[in-house]
Amino acid sequence: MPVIRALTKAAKQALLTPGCRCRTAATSVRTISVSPRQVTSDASFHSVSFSETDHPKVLITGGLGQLGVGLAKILRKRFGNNNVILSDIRKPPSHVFHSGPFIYSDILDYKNLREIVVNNRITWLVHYSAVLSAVGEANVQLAREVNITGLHNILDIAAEHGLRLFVPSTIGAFGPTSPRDPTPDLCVQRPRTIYGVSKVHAELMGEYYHHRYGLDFRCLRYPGIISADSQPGGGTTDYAVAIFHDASKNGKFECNLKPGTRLPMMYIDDCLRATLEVMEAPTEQLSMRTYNINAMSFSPEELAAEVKKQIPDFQITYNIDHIRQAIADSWPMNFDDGNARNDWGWKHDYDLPELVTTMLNFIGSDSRLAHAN
Ligand SMILES: NC(=O)c1ccc[n+]([C@@H]2O[C@H](COP(=O)([O-])OP(=O)(O)OC[C@H]3O[C@@H](n4cnc5c(N)ncnc54)[C@H](O)[C@@H]3O)[C@@H](O)[C@H]2O)c1
Ligand SMILES: C[C@@H](O)[C@H](N)C(=O)O
Repeated sequence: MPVIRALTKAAKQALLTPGCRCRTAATSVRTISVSPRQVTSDASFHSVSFSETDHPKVLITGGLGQLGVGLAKILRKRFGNNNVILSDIRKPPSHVFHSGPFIYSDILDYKNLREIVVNNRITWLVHYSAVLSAVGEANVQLAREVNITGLHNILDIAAEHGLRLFVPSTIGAFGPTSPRDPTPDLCVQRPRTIYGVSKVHAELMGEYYHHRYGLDFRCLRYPGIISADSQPGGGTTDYAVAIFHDASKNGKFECNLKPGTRLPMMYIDDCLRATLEVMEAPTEQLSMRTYNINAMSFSPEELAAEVKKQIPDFQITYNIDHIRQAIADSWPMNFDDGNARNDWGWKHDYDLPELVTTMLNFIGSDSRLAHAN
């Protein structure tokens, strides 16, 4: 009886939801006739029957990168340790393995992914697996496979099982013909990296699945993310993490971008909180499915000046990496995140001075601890 009530409620809701008018006909995403990948008009029933009071059961893909472990930590605090599963194709370090559920998952293996979702009754999927901008330019084939083919698997699984799906996009989804100062949510997007192209593809496919199949797709365009306890995975904004380690250890840093290269940036705590907030936001608050979020914008010389306030002898030199420089020159300098602020109340906590103090304190205390042990 409760199932029938849920289905009736869901059917009514589907008919009333303006973006989902097309749900009246069963539609198959892939062409195989009786395929587990078939997404039917009732694809959203699972998420409708998922009560708001229940904790979601979350799977994070690519969870051993710069962002995944931190996200797992805050989600586990909120939803319980066993309700958040980290996954990756790499072997987890022992502290991660012992901090909560971890599972091997290659996003290119559709069957394995489906098994994990089914066996663990996953309701939210946070899709972090990716090949980032600089590494992507060095290995286009790999970036295409992971960022595009992998995404297709994720979208189909999420639609088939009625999951709420988060896929991060990036400032890299814009290009030289986009307005750069500031860059609004909706404007020309012609990125010149395979990373950027794959992220525009992800935004468009996610939104298409939302309108076509009712997939609860949510996407934030992150700026460059800065973290102390996790290393970035081959991006163009990585200098803004490395500078703190080198400044703290050696008092100097060789930067691979030009002194005046201004890019939008964010401290990791703000980024992870934004991710939780948009995932928890009631559907009615989301006037869009892909939002810019921002905290600050700075150039290497401005960052170095702020570091110098705390380490007066700090020296920065420049040895330009032309591939990274060309990428950075095509990206936004300032990010307009007014829609995120208006729709679901996005507000950052960390500006440049707080970022620098927090990073240097963290890295300083970490290296003091390492010396003491
Ligand atoms: N870190 C940033 O500054 C930033 C900014 C904007 C957007 N993002 C996005 O956020 C997400 C997470 O970023 P990150 O910095 O943690 O990335 P990262 O490069 O540090 O980690 C990516 C992870 O994906 C995993 N991976 C690669 N191929 C895989 C496969 N076939 N199956 C499963 N996992 C695979 C890797 O092992 C790695 O642990 C990415 O989608 C990225 O595009 C990050
Ligand atoms: C900006 C972001 O997507 C990533 N840090 C990169 O530089 O590739």
